Amino acid sequence: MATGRTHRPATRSRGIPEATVARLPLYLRALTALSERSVPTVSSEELAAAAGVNSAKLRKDFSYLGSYGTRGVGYDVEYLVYQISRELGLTQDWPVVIVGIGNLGAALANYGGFASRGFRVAALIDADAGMAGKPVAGIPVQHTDELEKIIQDDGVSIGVIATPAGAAQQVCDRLVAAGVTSILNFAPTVLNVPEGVDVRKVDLSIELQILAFHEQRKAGEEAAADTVVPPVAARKQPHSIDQGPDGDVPAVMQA
Ligand SMILES: NC(=O)c1ccc[n+]([C@@H]2O[C@H](COP(=O)([O-])OP(=O)(O)OC[C@H]3O[C@@H](n4cnc5c(N)ncnc54)[C@H](O)[C@@H]3O)[C@@H](O)[C@H]2O)c1
Repeated sequence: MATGRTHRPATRSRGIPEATVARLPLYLRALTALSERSVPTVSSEELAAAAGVNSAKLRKDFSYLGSYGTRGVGYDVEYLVYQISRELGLTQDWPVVIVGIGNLGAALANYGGFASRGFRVAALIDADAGMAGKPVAGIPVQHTDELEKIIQDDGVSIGVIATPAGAAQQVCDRLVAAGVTSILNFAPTVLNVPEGVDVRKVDLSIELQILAFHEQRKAGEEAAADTVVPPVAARKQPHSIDQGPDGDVPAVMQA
């Protein structure tokens, strides 16, 4: 769901392609579910199906980790959980700050999935002075005046932006100037960051727009199947939003 905009090459320095890195959390999620059910081993086919990935791709991905499984037995679930967690840097604690504690920021603060994956919410920050000191998910909200101090004191390198779009760039600039080098941006705007800063963007409305695109296409195909097919020469192109009138990809597909 997240779309990444990073200043890194397609292959990370240790030789793991960016596309493989993006699939590691999917394997980890599937493996964690197996581990919780005390399943000791898993075949590449089973794990690929659980992660929603092609099994040949999975084997190739795991070869970058030096993990090849055992023929006839499969992969050791616990060991793979450890290996992928280590590769993703999840075996250490990552303090995270959330900026903008409105509906979304508060929901994120309350989400238990961060802590269980090694992301500790170090601080909740908001520009509304009236919110300062009020607890959200048991953590008192702090005013944006404190932003730089919090980041430096806690050694925070990951910031989550959940402010209105108009405030996001300014918040981003302050986070980066204070030492944050990775940003998860929920605000519907493109952030400009210097070299070395990674930005991941989450936008549920873009995901819905892509689903709407496919729904429209399915409806178009069904309608076309219901009509009598005219001779080839007389056939009109079915309605498609693959391309605009000038052959441009529509904005929704560029996102
Ligand atoms: N990515 C997604 O899928 C998704 C989903 C929902 C909302 N959003 C976006 O998330 C953002 C927040 O949405 P919301 O519904 O929680 O809004 P909201 O109005 O409830 O909350 C925004 C909060 O940001 C604070 N804020 C404003 N300017 C600030 C600044 N400069 N520094 C720090 N805090 C500041 C406000 O005081 C407020 O508490 C919006 O940009 C919205 O479009 C994204």
